[in-house]
This record gives sequence, structure tokens and C-alpha cells, in this order.
Amino acid sequence: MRKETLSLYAFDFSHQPTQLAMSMRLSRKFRKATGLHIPYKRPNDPAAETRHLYCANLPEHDSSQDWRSHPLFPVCSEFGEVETMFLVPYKPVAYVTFVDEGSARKACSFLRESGLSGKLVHVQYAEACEKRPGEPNPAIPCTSLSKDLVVEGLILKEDFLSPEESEDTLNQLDELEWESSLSRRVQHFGFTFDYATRRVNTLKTRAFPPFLLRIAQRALREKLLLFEPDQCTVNEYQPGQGIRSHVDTHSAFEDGILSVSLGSSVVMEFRSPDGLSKNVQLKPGSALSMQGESRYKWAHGISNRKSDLVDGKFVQRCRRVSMTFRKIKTSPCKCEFPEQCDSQLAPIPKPRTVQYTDGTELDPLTLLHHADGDKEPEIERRHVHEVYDTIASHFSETRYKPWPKVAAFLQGLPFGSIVADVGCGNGRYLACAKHIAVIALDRCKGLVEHATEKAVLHHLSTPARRLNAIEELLRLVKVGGRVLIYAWAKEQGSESRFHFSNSDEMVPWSLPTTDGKDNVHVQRYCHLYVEDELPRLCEGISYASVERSYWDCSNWCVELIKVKERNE
Ligand SMILES: O=C(O)CCC(=O)C(=O)O
Ligand SMILES: [Fe+2]
Repeated sequence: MRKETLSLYAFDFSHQPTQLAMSMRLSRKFRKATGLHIPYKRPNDPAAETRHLYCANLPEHDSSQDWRSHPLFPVCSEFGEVETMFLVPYKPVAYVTFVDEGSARKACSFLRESGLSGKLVHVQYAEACEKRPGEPNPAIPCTSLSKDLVVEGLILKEDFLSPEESEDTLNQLDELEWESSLSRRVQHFGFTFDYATRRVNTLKTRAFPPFLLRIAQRALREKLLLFEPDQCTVNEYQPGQGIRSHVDTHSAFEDGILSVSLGSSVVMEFRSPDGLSKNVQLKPGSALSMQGESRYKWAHGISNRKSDLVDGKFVQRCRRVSMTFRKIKTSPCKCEFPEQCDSQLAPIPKPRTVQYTDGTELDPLTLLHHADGDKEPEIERRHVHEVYDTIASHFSETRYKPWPKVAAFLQGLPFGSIVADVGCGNGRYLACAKHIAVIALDRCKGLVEHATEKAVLHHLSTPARRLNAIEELLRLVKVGGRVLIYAWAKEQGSESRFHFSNSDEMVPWSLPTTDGKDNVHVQRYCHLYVEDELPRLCEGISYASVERSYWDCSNWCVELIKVKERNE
């Protein structure tokens, strides 16, 4: 019974379900077993001839070997330039990408007729397909050796702790209390680092225990740390858990950040703003020191997956515990990388007045006081709706990553839930959770079980309109349904480019022009929420209760539950 009801609403949001990989079973099973995605798929049109060939029934190979040493390479090269080959691990299968379709066609006919080394080869055309987020990219080199690190300022000391010391340290950490407010368990020593704001909380302190002090002293002697650390964060990662790509806040910490690994090995990914990627395997007992360019310019992160690809082989992850040692910074950062530096970010100009097309010129915030009754306030019409119409496509290009806590909210909803995403923008949350149906609000009156609202409430210019919007969201959900609301915070995190002094501000948006001339700046009206403002606004709503209220990604957020019908 339950199943039947669910199947009505459980939409599959994976785009193009027909586009499975070349050998569908191979690809699915392979991905399940290894976590690695084959970067090719069967062409949409079965008759299409592409520049990629799928070749099966090949002689056995070692997928970590250089593809140029595979016997298929010289044969294919006879017909044109081979751009790359992908040797599928554990399978006698390879994909060959030529620079042009003509060469692929010739090689395809030859291989179909003559095979390889006297053996029949099964050949089909394939299409290249994007790697999915979180899957290892076999094209990014991964090293576990210090000598191969090519990121300036990155130092890897493989046997920093002996296996006995590593085990002993892990046991000592496990005897202490873990905090579990994040998705990962953490411990803080010295000052506390707040992962939400990515800033240090200088009030909370907990002394370094002697075993951590000893490790810190050794790192200092070995120049893996440049300053005596006064902050250490211990992170626990279960298989499948990671940390999103980030540059440790420049203004929060001095140069020289040290990560010591315990338990399992993991691959840490480094990305430079110039588009370069490098992967580093961190083995248990190793110490990775980020100094200079690697600390200030490169972002580092760990993908949420269960195994990593190292030298073409899969390494399963187990529980990993890392100790990150840092020295907090008390003055603005003056590094050589201003584009990555929160202390040196240039603010977008904020003119006092705006010249409107009808010739009038005024300070837009003066419009705020002319809001009258039910009519759409002038400030929202000119500085929210008209502005978003102008910037829509550029805005959408810059908003593509789902925020983890919003995604977690969606993922935590019961199977088959129906969700209204109010203010869904370019729909970046549509594919976050496949077990729920995310539908347009106005088409599903009365059907919606839960609602999320992001980036709408902070554009409403009066308290009455804000309350109305929240009540409207609650009207849409059933009793027991949840409403998640995000609204911009006056207290911005360190990664934010904005600094707000007032609760109502004009926030510029810089729009690139198509003719390459100077960017145009448009002004968006925003009401910035202070701590507790959202829950206080909701307090007067008798038919809903505030389940949670928190700060995330420079927004204040509330999660409400509708406890009864409005008029009950
Ligand atoms: O777990 C690690 O090795 C790194 C942690 C990290 O990058 C951080 O806490 O900023
Ligand atoms: Fe970090």
C-alpha cells in the first residue's frame, strides 16, 4: 500500500536515464565496487560515430600502466593522433579517444576486421561523459611521495609518527570527549575553530594535552610548523566522509598549517585558482605541512567517498583521524595572494545614490520608508525584481553548488516526501535527494509536505511582509511538515565578501558586460537578519514550532514544524 502511494511521487531526477555507460552492467557494478566512474558512456544515438572507441576482449593489462605502453596504442596511432586512453581496472576493456572522428572511424574498421595480436576485439563508439561530483578523476595525478609534490610550499613527511606512536595517539584521543555537532566528530585544543564561520573562537580554550604538545614541538623542530601552534583541531572521518575544498581563512591563521594523519590513508585534493589539480595520498603517521603558496593560494579538501584511486589502484578508506595544528593570527593577512585573501578583498563600490532611467537620482534606501500597506513596495520592485531580471543568468552561473546543510535537510526527509523549493533559482537542489519529489510551489497547492526557502526572505522590506511569507510557507505544508528558511545574516562569515553595518543595505552586484567594457553595478535591496531575529519573527505563529535555529554559510536559518492547522 505504502509502496503504491510512494511510486506516484517518487520522481527520478537523474537526467537522461537512458545514457548509461557503454557496458551498462560493467559501469554500474564497477562504480559500486570501486567508487570510480568510467568517463565514457554509450552514445545517445546508437548509429552515431564519435571520436571515442570502446574496445573489449583485449589482452590483460594493469590499469596503472602508462596507456601509451598498451598494445592498442601503437595500432590506433596508425590511424591518427590518440588524445588519451582509459584502461578500465580489472577488465580487458579500454577506451580510446582520438583527436578527430575520422581517425576513430578508420581505427574502428581496422580493429573490427583484424582484431589485436590475432585476437578478436569488440569495438563500439562511445561518448565522453563528465565525472560525477565526488568520484575520483583518474586523470588527476596522485602521489604519496614527498619528492613528487609539485605544489609550492607543500611538504609531506611520510613517517612523522611511528606505527606505535600513531596507535598510542589515537588511543589517547579516543579517551577524550568527541564533539558531534558537525557531520564529522571533532575535538578542539587551544582555541576552538568554528567550522561554520571558519573563524577562531578566542574565548573557548582547552589546554593541549602533553602528547599533543610533544607532537607540536617535534613538528616545530622539523620546520613543519613555522610558529608554536595554539590551536589544534582533531577531525574524525568515517569512510565516505570528507571535508569540502577550502583555503584555511587567511586572517584566522598564520602561515604553516600541519595535518597529521592517523588510522586510515586518504587522498587530499589540492586545487589552484588557475585550474590545476593535484592529489596527495596521506598515509597513517604522515605529516603534511602547508606553507606559502600551498597554504594561501591552493584549496585543499577530501572527497566524500569510500575509496581513493592511487597509482591506478583502489585504496579502501577506514576510519581516519587527523590533527590539524595552527597558530591563530591577530592582525590582518598581508600575503601575496590578494584574490584568496579575506583581509585584502576589494569591496564592490557602493554608491550612495542611484540614477534611475526616468532621470531621478536618489538614495534607494529612502524608498524603504514609503512602503504602504499591501502594495508591493517600490524598493522591492526596483531593487529586487527588476535587478534579478537583469542579473538572472549571471547570478545563476555563480550559484551551482548545493549547500551541505540544505542538501542534508532534503536527504533526511522521509522517502516519497513532496517538497516545495520556494525561490529555487536555477534548481540546484532538485537532484540532491532522489527519494523525494521537489516540485513547483504554485502547482501543488495542498499537496506539499515540506518546504525550503532560501534567499527570498531577505529581500522583503517590512516585518509584516516577512511574517506573511513565513505564514504562506506554513500554509503550503501539511501538519507535521517541515519548513526550512535561510535568510542572509548581518554577521557574515570570513569567507564572505560582504561586511554589513546595518540591517537594511543595498548590496551591489557586479555584472560583466558582453562588450568586455567595465562591469555594471546594480544595487539589490537586502534586509540582513541578526541572531534570533528569525525565531523571534516565528514566535507569534501559534501553529508552528521552531525546531532548530542556526547560522550556516552566512545565513541565519530556522527549521519550523507545522504542529496544527492555522485555525484549529
Ligand atoms: O583532515 C585534514 O587532514 C585536514 C583538515 C582541514 O583541512 C582543516 O581542518 O582545515
Ligand atoms: Fe584546512
